[in-house]
Amino acid sequence: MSTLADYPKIAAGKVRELYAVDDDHLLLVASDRISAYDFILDTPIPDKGRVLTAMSVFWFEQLADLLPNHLVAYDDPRIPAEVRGRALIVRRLTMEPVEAVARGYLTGSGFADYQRTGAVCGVLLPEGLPESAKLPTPIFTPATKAEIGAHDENVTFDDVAAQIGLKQAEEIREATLAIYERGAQLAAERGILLADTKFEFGRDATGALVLGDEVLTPDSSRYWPADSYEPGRSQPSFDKQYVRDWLTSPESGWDRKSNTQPPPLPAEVVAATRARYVEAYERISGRSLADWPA
Ligand SMILES: Nc1ncnc(-c2cnn(Cc3cccc(F)c3)c2)c1Cl
Repeated sequence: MSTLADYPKIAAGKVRELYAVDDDHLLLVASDRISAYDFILDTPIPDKGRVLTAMSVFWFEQLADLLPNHLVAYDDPRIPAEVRGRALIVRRLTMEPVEAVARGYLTGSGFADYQRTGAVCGVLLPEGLPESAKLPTPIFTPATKAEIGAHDENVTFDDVAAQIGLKQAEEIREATLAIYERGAQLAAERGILLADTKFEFGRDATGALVLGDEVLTPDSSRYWPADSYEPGRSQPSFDKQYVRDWLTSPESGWDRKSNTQPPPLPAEVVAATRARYVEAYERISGRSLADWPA
């Protein structure tokens, strides 16, 4: 059995790492770390990495009729025991330099851009839309990958076409919107609104477009509980709201405007947050987390 030390680390995100397994395969590891207000919190959420990995695998399976993906294995001797259940063997792709974002609702940087310009990534929207409004139709709102710690920069479709080619950009827009529609439909049937999501695509040796990275997870998407949806205000996050509420409550002693590291989370906030991740996975997939490798 391999150990993580056998594999060179080739990339690290806030809550994930990427290792080289061999010339053609990578190990994509999801940690139990959680970020809030642009900080990586000191307190991990047990099973968060496992839930998000199981969720990506569920979606790769659901979306396989739409386009190929990079998943090779999720229960494999090449996966070290210490990360089993929260790591995937994926095939090495040539990644497209685009954060492929689909938005079905107006929130976050999309709402901010809309308030300033009436458009998001060059896509003109009807006037007078409130925060969290459901858009008439989902829109493709790409971004360029930012340096570590900075936010991605929203760009237009034409910017993407200029960077990677018109045909390639169209292919990514079509795939992004098709996957979002499928994901949003399935999630909505299970009481969860997928407000927006971010994909990363790559190309294999034949030039085929392949869905990479993580897919439709609560870290790459905004998951909102459908039963509390109300346009005109920001929506509670399905998975992160307990953390946000505690951190911004007097009990935490933390001042969000202080730009200081948030304090450790109390056990009950950790437990409630873990339960929300498990609930999101089990409701969406119809599967039990207990059946997922640990
Ligand atoms: N199949 C692939 N082939 C080649 N490259 C990638 C790739 C590169 N970067 N990323 C984003 C990322 C994912 C996790 C942890 C990080 F640190 C960074 C993904 C993939 Cl998924």
